Amino acid sequence: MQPMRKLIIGANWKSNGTIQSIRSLVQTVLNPAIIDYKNTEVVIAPMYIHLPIVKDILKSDFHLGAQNCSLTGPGAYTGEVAAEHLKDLGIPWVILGHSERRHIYGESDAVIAEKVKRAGALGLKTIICVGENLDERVAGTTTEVVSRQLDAIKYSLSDWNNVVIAYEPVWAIGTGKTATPEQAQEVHGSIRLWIGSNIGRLVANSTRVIYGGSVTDENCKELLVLDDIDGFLVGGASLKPAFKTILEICDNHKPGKTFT
Ligand SMILES: O=C(CO)COP(=O)(O)O
Repeated sequence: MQPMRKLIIGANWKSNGTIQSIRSLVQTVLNPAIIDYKNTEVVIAPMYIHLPIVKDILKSDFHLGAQNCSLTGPGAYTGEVAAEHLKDLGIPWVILGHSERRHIYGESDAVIAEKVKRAGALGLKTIICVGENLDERVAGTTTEVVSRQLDAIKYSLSDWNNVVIAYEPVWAIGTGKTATPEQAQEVHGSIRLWIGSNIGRLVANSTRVIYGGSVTDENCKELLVLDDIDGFLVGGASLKPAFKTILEICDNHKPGKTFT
């Protein structure tokens, strides 16, 4: 049998929730989901301060991730959480380069590359986000923008086994506007091509490329059938009961993709 790319679904809770609401989400939405975790990997990313609370009550089939880490190691860096701290807390995943970090907090390609390097060096698994804004899409420069964002991390990564690329068009995040299947497949295909020519064919075949941007239980199915979509990074819908439906639809729909 051919090796497969295991489906992966991330929940990016962003800066949301109270202790009470996240407990309820875990107990009523996540833990009861009926999915085969051998086929589908699920990464839940709450705020830093909620990580230990979620860790205590989340079924161990799920994985936990942070939404960011510091550009620096531990030390005199007020307010920062370093990759070392995530590792110490037993958090295996971290989301890096999210468009909200890039655009609201001014993280440059170089800053993201350094974070990717630090997290990777400690063996953390990374979900690295790329994506164009509306002006770039309208100007027809989507592929160039995404390639530039990937070029920036090329020398930061030593182990691509620990990497998932999330394509999140900025204009689709939190807007209710999802990329069409054609738009998504085109960019996902170009990301796989980039990996193939810059890293290697085998790595391109095995690396999961997931989509994020207004994913719901209504639209996940039409995106998941696409050749180069290996799962989702879900924002708003991951805070709702609909997330259980998304997990179950995805798990039933496609247990994994065979390498080409
Ligand atoms: O930013 C996202 C996930 O990282 C997507 O957010 P929405 O699903 O709310 O559009």
